[in-house]
Amino acid sequence: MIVTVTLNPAIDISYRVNNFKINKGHRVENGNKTAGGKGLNVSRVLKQLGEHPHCLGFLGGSNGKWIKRQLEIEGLEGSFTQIKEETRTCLAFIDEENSTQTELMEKCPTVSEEEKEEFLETYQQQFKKATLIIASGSLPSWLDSSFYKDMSKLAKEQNIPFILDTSGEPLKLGIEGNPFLIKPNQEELTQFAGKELKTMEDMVEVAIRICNQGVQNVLLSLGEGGAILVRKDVILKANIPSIPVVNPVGSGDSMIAGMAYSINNNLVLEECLRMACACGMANAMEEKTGFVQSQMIKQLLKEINITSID
Ligand SMILES: Nc1ncnc2c1ncn2[C@@H]1O[C@H](COP(=O)(O)OP(=O)(O)OP(=O)(O)O)[C@@H](O)[C@H]1O
Ligand SMILES: O=P(O)(O)OC[C@@]1(O)O[C@H](CO)[C@@H](O)[C@@H]1O
Repeated sequence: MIVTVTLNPAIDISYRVNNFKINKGHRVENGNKTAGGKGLNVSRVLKQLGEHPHCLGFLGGSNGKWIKRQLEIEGLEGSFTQIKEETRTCLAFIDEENSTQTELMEKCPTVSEEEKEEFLETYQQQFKKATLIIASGSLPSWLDSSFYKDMSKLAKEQNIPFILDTSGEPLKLGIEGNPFLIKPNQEELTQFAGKELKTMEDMVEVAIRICNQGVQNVLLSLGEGGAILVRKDVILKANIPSIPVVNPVGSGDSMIAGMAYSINNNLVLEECLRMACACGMANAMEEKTGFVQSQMIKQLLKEINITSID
């Protein structure tokens, strides 16, 4: 069973706003509302791929209730830790005409010491059944930046592969927990490196450094530029065709779902990368966040070219 962790879920509302302008009012169609936060997007796509993930995380207030109900409707199971504060809302404005995507992400609710302990207990209860653990997204305030590092170490002690998709300090420290895989995008890798990464060689060099620190796989996602998978023994590059993009929010999460699905089903590395890219792309072609269609994935798999880099 794949376990997903969303420490900071969100109600995601995306609006289509052509010619989005600062300091101007916009009349829009009703927003598209989903139970979001990175780990819940991953879970939704895993379900669409035929997996039955178990979702963990913190939920609170009426937003938390709405998310819980929505997950039930979608047939997703979970063991959430109830918190006193309200789960956040995140807004995305998709401007197709200018190909821009503007996001407003509310800050995290506070989590008390007892709520944190309760979560850690629930987390460790999953170890009996978990074949793979995925932790995605930002951390709620008051949780130590080393929280993912500690979670990764706990999973490693049980020989359960741990996938981490986060940024900033939690990523930096998370790497010290030796996760099985991390998935930075270019911006996150640059932030980690603390310097501009101009070429693919620059990015690969940083990814190799991370592997030497004890991370088994670095999956570097490059949006329309495809992706690079770096391991100690091999570097693979996924070259992808151009696609009609509708809403790319959640493409990174869909990519993680594709990768986790492939690992859980013992696909060879090249196919894991192909599937990861196909899922990211399929999501970008849909209106909904964290949504893929299997027919589209089948088609895209044929169009992705994987090459090895020396
Ligand atoms: N515009 C695009 N065209 C083609 N493929 C895309 C596009 N955007 C995303 N993808 C696919 O999805 C994958 C992940 O996208 P991206 O690198 O944007 O992740 P991300 O920055 O983590 O995304 P997000 O934070 O929105 O979930 C890419 O490697 C690619 O396969
Ligand atoms: O604040 P975080 O946790 O880093 O990211 C949250 C978020 O922007 O990421 C997802 C898209 O990847 C959205 O569902 C959500 O709103």
